[in-house]
Amino acid sequence: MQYTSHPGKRSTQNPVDYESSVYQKGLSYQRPPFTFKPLEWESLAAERMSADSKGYVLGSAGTGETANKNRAAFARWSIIPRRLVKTEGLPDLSVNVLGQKLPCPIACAPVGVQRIFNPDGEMAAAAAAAKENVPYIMSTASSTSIEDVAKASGDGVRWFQLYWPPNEKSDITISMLERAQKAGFSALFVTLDTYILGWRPSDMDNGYNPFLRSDQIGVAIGLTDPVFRDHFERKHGKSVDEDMGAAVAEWTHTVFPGLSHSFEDIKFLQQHWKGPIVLKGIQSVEDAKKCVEIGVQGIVVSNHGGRQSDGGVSSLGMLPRIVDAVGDKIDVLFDSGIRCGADIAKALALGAKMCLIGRPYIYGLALGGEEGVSHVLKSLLGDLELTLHLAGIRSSSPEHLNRSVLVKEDDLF
Ligand SMILES: Cc1cc2nc3c(=O)[nH]c(=O)nc-3n(C[C@H](O)[C@H](O)[C@H](O)COP(=O)(O)O)c2cc1C
Ligand SMILES: O=C(O)C(=O)c1ccccc1
Repeated sequence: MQYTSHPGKRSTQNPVDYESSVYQKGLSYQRPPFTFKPLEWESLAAERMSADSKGYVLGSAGTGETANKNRAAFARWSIIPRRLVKTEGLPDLSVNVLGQKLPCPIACAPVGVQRIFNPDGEMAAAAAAAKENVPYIMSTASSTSIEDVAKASGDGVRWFQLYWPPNEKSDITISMLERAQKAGFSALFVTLDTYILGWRPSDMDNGYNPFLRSDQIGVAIGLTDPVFRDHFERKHGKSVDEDMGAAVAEWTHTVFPGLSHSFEDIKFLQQHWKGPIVLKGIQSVEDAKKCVEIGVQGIVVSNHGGRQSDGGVSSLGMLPRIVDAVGDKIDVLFDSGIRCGADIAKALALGAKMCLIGRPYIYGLALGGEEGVSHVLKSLLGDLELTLHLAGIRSSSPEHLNRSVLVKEDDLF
């Protein structure tokens, strides 16, 4: 499969398929739905949102130090371009990840409650991701059911992210996993850093929790889950539909129980999920090694975009150490702070197999629904493609894109 910004041939006769390239579309004055400037998406989207939604997506934990460090870390690495590298076409962006060859090295990170940004929410985002050949990771906190997101994603690659109920509610976990497998979600991402929401001053100032809105956004998976509905009825003596407020509170408590699981508990998921399991939220070398020991297929080096803990280390800062410790034994994926093509190039050069895009595609969703998400994904991939091409880097595989293309800016002075 080819990335759709450059569909069709990348032959040696016609190395740059200008006709269909994102780059050329930018130059040919066809108006994009909104700007190609990646650092302007946030402020443009913010203008369109309610104060609550804006605080929710832009906000971070505490003083924002972790989120700021995530961004600052990218500027500490620089790409050294090489010249007269005889190229035979645009760089090949395909990657091998989780046992699969995929056309490009990014995925849509799991993001909950997407209907607060656009009425079509996850349906629009999943459809755009499929169209752009980008895997879509569906959040447990989605505002649409598993089955409906699967429909919107069609034959696109889709993965399921779990917010994990406590062990005493394991039948609810099994039910979610079975539904996701049946609906064609082929890998399981287990988020480890959010068994309770972080200290988020913007949301607290707004008195805002997306789950506690009157329109029940973010609880669709629970409200449509037969096992959860049974549980509720047994416990409360009435149905979910008879007491929506109590059902929402019960589901929130089920998926954000406030207490963590253990490495030992992962076995349970391995017994009930057929396919790759990826643990999201790893920030230490020690934890990465334990992930290898327990036999999961991948990890996401992530600090949840700085939304969970303040004063944390930058996600990119930890990436090389984690890759050095486990990169040859497990797939290391990365997120937190990626905003442009060069950021993706740097994370891949430091050893990530794939990058998850968080806030940027949500800004696209807020600015233009499905078309807006497509625009953001295409822009990031077009930007990545040219960034590699102009640095003389032939592909996004480790053979060509590795630490030899980077230098630490601080070391130069
Ligand atoms: C509004 C919002 C909601 C999120 N919801 C989830 C979620 O439901 N599950 C999850 O694992 N991560 C969630 N995340 C974290 C992302 O998956 C990802 O780790 C993070 O956004 C990456 O950082 P970035 O936004 O700087 O790219 C959320 C992030 C945002 C901004
Ligand atoms: O806000 C988040 O980061 C997150 O993971 C989440 C939690 C609950 C509902 C929606 C998203």
